[in-house]
Amino acid sequence: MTLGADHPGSGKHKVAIVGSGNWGSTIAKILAENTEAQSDVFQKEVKMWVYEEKFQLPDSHPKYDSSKHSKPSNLTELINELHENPKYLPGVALPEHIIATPDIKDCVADASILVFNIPHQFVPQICKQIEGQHLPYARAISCIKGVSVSEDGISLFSDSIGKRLGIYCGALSGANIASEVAQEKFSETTIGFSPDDSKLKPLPEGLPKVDHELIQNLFHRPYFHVKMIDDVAGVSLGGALKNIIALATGFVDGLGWGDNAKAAIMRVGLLEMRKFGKMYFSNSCRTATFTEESCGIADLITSCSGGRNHRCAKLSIERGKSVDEIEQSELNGQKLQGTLTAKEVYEFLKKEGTTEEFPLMTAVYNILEGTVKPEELPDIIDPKSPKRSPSPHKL
Ligand SMILES: NC(=O)C1=CN([C@@H]2O[C@H](COP(=O)(O)OP(=O)(O)OC[C@H]3O[C@@H](n4cnc5c(N)ncnc54)[C@H](O)[C@@H]3O)[C@@H](O)[C@H]2O)C=CC1
Ligand SMILES: O=C(CO)COP(=O)(O)O
Repeated sequence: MTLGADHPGSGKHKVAIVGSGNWGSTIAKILAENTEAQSDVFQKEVKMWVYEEKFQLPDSHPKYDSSKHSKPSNLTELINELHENPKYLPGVALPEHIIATPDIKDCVADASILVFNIPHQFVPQICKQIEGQHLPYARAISCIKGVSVSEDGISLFSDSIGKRLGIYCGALSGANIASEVAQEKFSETTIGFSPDDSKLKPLPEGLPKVDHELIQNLFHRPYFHVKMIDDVAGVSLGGALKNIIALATGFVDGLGWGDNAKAAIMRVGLLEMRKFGKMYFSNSCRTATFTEESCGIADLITSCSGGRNHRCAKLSIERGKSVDEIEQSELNGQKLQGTLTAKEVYEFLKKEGTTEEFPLMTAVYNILEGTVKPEELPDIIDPKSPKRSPSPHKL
């Protein structure tokens, strides 16, 4: 295949990002910094698809201009004018060559590298809109933390995006609280990427091979260190399942039970994550990915301390409200992934008849449903513990 009009700027990869939330905007910043720094391999401009909505810029914003901003504006227009996402990543300067667009076709049409970064519940509808609009030889990376559960069973978004669009899709996941990465505080991430080029549409002549080195160069920053591995399933699963465990630690923190209790939940959570990978993705997933990589243990630790799932679960206990209510009132449009993932994983386990093998993940679903109390967690994760009455010697 030779380069044609379908790939403007022949010989250089064009990168597009689908999504512009808290993490989407942060990854767009990273990509744009790297496309600018490596102009021999990448076209500088990065298109970013934005789910269009109206946003009222607060009059306290340093660039507020009453002649333009007295009424709510399209978020896309604000991003392109301010070079900032004032709703989902306020206060962080974005490179000017990030071009926000509400038109998904325009975003993906000439991109040879597609980066997916949206809450997982929106993936099917977005893929439907992208189908047939993208370059057939495009390669993709999913930064989405979630799993796809359907009648057919459970699958990873890297797989479902790849199958749906007929392209290869790897996965990026790690201990990456977006606000910290956006402020260029050091973190590590893991990218699972193992395409079999012989089965993919060939890249046009002259376009550099999309391999570990190229993908690492696209994402690695001095403050964002990338480790490349082949285990796409392990990377994807770690990011999805840790959100359920983060809810559990939020419940425990909400009860004021302290760090030992939280460590116990995290320990059991890590074991259940590893077991899940072993039972359901044994062909594709390395269990060591959970215990050795940023996308496993490290993401579990950070999410159980500073993540949104943890924070909302903690507040739900403290305020006596549901996690969904807290998400609505506290996150300003950002989306939790743990609540839906807990439900999806529970439904999958129920169908498999294995809920008892995953007592913690099952308990999180039941707590969200209101059928189990968070105070029951110690006995749920240790069902064989002798039942004794509480100590009478309390001060
Ligand atoms: N925020 C973080 O610290 C991190 C998030 N992630 C993952 O990144 C993925 C994306 O999350 P964020 O960028 O944080 O998003 P977010 O939670 O900050 O924002 C929600 C996004 O969903 C969009 N949206 C709302 N309704 C929509 C609809 N009907 N269709 C399509 N989009 C719609 C909003 O425009 C917004 O961009 C998630 O899977 C999350 O788990 C991964 C690492 C860190
Ligand atoms: O995935 C995350 C950090 O790595 C963020 O998790 P939350 O979605 O719970 O904020």
